[in-house]
Amino acid sequence: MPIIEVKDLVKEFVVVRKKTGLSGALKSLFKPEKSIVRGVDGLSFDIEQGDIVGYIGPNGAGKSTTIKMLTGILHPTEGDIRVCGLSPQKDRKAVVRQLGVVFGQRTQLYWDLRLGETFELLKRIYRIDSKRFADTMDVLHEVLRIRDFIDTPVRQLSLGQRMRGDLAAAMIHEPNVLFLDEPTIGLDAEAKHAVRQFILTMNRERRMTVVLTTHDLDDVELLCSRLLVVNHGKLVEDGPLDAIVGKLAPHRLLMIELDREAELPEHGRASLVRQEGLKVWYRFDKSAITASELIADLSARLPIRDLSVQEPDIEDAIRQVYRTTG
Ligand SMILES: Nc1ncnc2c1ncn2[C@@H]1O[C@H](COP(=O)(O)OP(=O)(O)OP(=O)(O)O)[C@@H](O)[C@H]1O
Repeated sequence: MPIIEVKDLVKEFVVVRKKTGLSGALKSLFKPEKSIVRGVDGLSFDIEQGDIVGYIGPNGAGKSTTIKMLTGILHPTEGDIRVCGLSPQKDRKAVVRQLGVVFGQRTQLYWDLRLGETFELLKRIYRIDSKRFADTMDVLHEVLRIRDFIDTPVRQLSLGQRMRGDLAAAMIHEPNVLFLDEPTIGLDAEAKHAVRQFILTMNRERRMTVVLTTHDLDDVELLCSRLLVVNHGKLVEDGPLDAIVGKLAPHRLLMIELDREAELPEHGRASLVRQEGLKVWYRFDKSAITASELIADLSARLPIRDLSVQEPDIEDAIRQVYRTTG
C-alpha cells in the first residue's frame, strides 16, 4: 500500500478583489467583489514508502498548498488524501505523529530556548521514553553533529546549525514521512552537504519517505529517485529524473577529434552542429540511433583519433520543465 495517496485533490481560495481609489475602497468594504483561485486543481498521485520524491514546479504552482493539505494544516475543497492510511484532516493527531515537517525559510525551534531544551520539550510533547530518546539523539548527533551546539540558544545559531537543529527536531518522534520545504535554501556548500547526507542516511537506514520541494537542481539530482512536477495546480510530469531528462532533452552530442583534416560527411540520423579545428560535434537523438552505431558509421568514413559522448545537461532539462509549464 502506498504511504501517501492523493486522489482528485482540489483547493480553492476565495480572494477579495480590491478596487482602487476612495470610492472603490468604500465599494469593496460594503460589497466586496470575490473571486475563486484554484491553488490545486485535480491532483492525483501515490508515493511508496522509502521513496525520496522531489515535488517541483514554478512559483505559485501549488506546492505549498499541497504540502499543507498533506500535513493537515489546510482542508481540501475536494478530493481525498491518505497518509499512512489515515486522513490528515480527520485523524490529524495520529497523522502528525507519523510526520516530520521542516520549512527552510522559517524555524520551528523555540527562539529563546537552547537547542537541547527544545529537544527535551519535544520529548515530553510526544511522550518518548528516555532510552529511546537517548538512542535517537545518538543517531542524530552522528549524522548532524548537533551536540557541538546543543547548549547554544536557538537565536544564536548560524543558518546551517539552525537547519541541522530543525532537521533533528523533526526526527525526535521517529516519523515515517518527512516533508522538507526548501531545506537547503541559503545554506553554504558544507551545510548543504550535511543536509543531503542526513536525508540519504535517514532514507537508507530507516526507510523514511521524503517529500522535498526545492528549486535547487543539485538537491533534485543528488537526492530524488522520482519527480512530481506541478504547474497551475496540476501534475505535468511524473517519473524518475532520467526519464524526464530523456523526454525533455533527448539529444546527445558525439565529440570527435580527427587525426587530420578530412571532408565531414552528412549523416541521415545525426547532424553536424559544431567544428573547431580538428574537433567536430554531431548531435543525435538516442531513440533514432545508438552512440555505437553512429561511431561505427563515422569511423568508417573519418580518421578518428579520439571521441566522447556527452550527456544532456540536467540543469537545462529541469529549466525546460519550468519553461514549458510556466
Ligand atoms: N491563502 C491563500 N489565499 C489565496 N490564494 C492563495 C492562498 N494560498 C495560496 N494561494 C494561491 O494558490 C496558488 C498556489 O500557491 P502555492 O503557495 O501553493 O504555490 P507554490 O508552488 O508553493 O509557490 P512557491 O514556489 O512560490 O512557494 C497561487 O496562485 C497562490 O497565489
